[in-house]
Amino acid sequence: MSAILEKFLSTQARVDESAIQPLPNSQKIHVTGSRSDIQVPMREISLSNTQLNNKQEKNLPLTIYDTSGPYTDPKSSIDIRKGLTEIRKPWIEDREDTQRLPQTNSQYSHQQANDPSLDHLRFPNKKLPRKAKKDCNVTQMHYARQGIITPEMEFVAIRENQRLSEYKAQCFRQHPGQSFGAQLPNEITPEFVRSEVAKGRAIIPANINHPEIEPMIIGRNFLVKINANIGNSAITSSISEEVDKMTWAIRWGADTVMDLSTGKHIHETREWIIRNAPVPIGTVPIYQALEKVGGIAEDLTWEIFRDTLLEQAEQGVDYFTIHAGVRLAYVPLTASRLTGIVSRGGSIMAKWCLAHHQENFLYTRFEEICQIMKAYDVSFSLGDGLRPGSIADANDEAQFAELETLGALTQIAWKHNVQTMIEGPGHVPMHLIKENMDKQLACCGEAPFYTLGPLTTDIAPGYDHITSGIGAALIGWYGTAMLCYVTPKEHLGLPNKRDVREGIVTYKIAAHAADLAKGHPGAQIRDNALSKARFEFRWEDQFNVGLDPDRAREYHDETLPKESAKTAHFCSMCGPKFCSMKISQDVRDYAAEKGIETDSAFTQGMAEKAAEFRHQGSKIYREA
Ligand SMILES: C[C@H]1O[C@@H](n2cnc3c(N)ncnc32)[C@H](O)[C@@H]1O
Ligand SMILES: Cc1ncc(COP(=O)(O)O)c(N)n1
Ligand code: MET
Ligand code: SF4
Ligand SMILES: [Zn+2]
Repeated sequence: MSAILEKFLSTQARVDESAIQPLPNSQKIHVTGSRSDIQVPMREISLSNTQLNNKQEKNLPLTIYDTSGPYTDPKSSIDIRKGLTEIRKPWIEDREDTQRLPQTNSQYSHQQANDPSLDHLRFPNKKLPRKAKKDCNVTQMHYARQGIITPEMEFVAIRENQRLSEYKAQCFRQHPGQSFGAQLPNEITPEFVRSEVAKGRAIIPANINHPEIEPMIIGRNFLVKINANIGNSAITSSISEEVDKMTWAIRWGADTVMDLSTGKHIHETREWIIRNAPVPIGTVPIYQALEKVGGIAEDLTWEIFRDTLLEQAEQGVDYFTIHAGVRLAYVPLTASRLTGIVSRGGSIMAKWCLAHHQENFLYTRFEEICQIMKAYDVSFSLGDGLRPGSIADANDEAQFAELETLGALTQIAWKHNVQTMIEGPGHVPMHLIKENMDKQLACCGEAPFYTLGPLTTDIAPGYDHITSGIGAALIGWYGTAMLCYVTPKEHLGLPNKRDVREGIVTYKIAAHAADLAKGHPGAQIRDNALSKARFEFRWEDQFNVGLDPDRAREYHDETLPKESAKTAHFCSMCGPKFCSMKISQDVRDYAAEKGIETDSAFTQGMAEKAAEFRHQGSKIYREA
């Protein structure tokens, strides 16, 4: 393990080649906002023509949401050692409510910066942190409540629309959805974004020290988002592996990434990740605080924790998981559980509370934490420290007691205009999932819900991306704003790059299935485009419109690798004579030849059959 760690050298850090490969038939486009520096990235997939008997019909390119940042833009040159362009810098500076600090406020950051033994690991292009000017509140919620539409808000409005108005001209089919009370306007305006942020129904995680991000929004009335967890552990992984996981995660579609490192060089690893991340980064600061006290929960203090908050806020972490709902009185409620407290943060705080027989300091110091959050615009992700870790423990008293407390804390955070979302379970059987969403909406004033899965059964270690993808799709449909992925390695080990991809694609499926079921305007455009390509045997288009073009192509080519198979009217599943889509097309051709519309051909056929049936005495079974 340490052999791998030693291999990392700042001077030799390189971008992962696999993260900068162009996506097939895709082009990075930017939609410009009201000012020229609002450049909202999207991916445009071009499609081939439909071959009709003697002419060709054009298929318009497809615009899709793009989380991959400049990595997939051939026009940008990536230098991991420099970090990404600070696109938000002018927006932050124009507000004139922040200042550069002469040095960091965190003692720990100061120590790390002056430790020569870390020179070879350190991110080379480090800048001084920014902080709110005295008595200023720099949160997006604060601006929103003052009626200000920030460039960040306008950016997310354009981003959420995905150029839908341009597709409206074409008629596309979409089923009406069942949104369970979510309000999904046909067009997202910057004013709608502002009002949702003002009401606390959505958050735009955007630390003033993370000017590199392309802003995104998390809320029930927007597209469902997904988060990917990465980070090292004491057992395995290095700085470069974690940076590679981040760039890999956004390539496949992670909307935010959490760095959950608990191993060596947490501070340095995070710096490399943030400086190169175009998506918001979340952390659980108590993990690093625990590292600082040698892993002994009882030795945690408010002072060490506070310094860790400053350290991470000044590095640019966009949201903090804070397990402030694990109150001393709730710990005994977990005694009869099958799997106790499975949340890392939750178990650490429970141990501290019991050892000192004192109320959780994250709870008692909550307003002091808010003061720090609003000076950098770090959003809260109020931790579900008492989430169920097994089907047996789902929806129990401990879990819902904590949820009530998270609701009360949300009100305090909102009093300080600190953006807040709520973390949710966990392990929950399907029929108990809806109660989680309903209770969260009721307790937490419609603050966005952010759930881990939930895993709908415990019996499939090795496949928990699937056990949880099922729960994620359901809870996303009911109104969860962001789905935290679970990889196939859950309960078994630290995920590697392969697991990250598997987890993300699984969660992209869950999130999109939820968008479709909610009736999100335009959600069906991509499904329609893929199905049309499939029906017309435009194999390349079928691969490219999908969430994982590489795998689709690989699977197809496993049996029919020849170029000629890319126009064949069958695949190896049914073969040429049994391909139903081919036969169905023959039916249409036949009808066209006979000069009858397909619909009426069917109707006519049905009428003839029906008459015959009646003639035979309307018996279902005819005597032999
Ligand atoms: C809360 C969730 O976070 C995941 N988790 C915890 N640490 C890491 C890490 N270093 N990398 C990826 N996932 C992690 C756990 O699998 C749990 O499901
Ligand atoms: C949705 C969700 N819930 C919880 C955590 C934190 O992990 P833990 O609670 O185990 O410290 C997380 N990262 N995401
Ligand atoms: N699988 C556990 C859960 O369901 C987490 C284990 S790692 C902290 O929350
Ligand atoms: S995932 Fe592994 S280390 Fe984490 S709680 Fe479960 S058994 Fe413990
Ligand atoms: Zn679990």
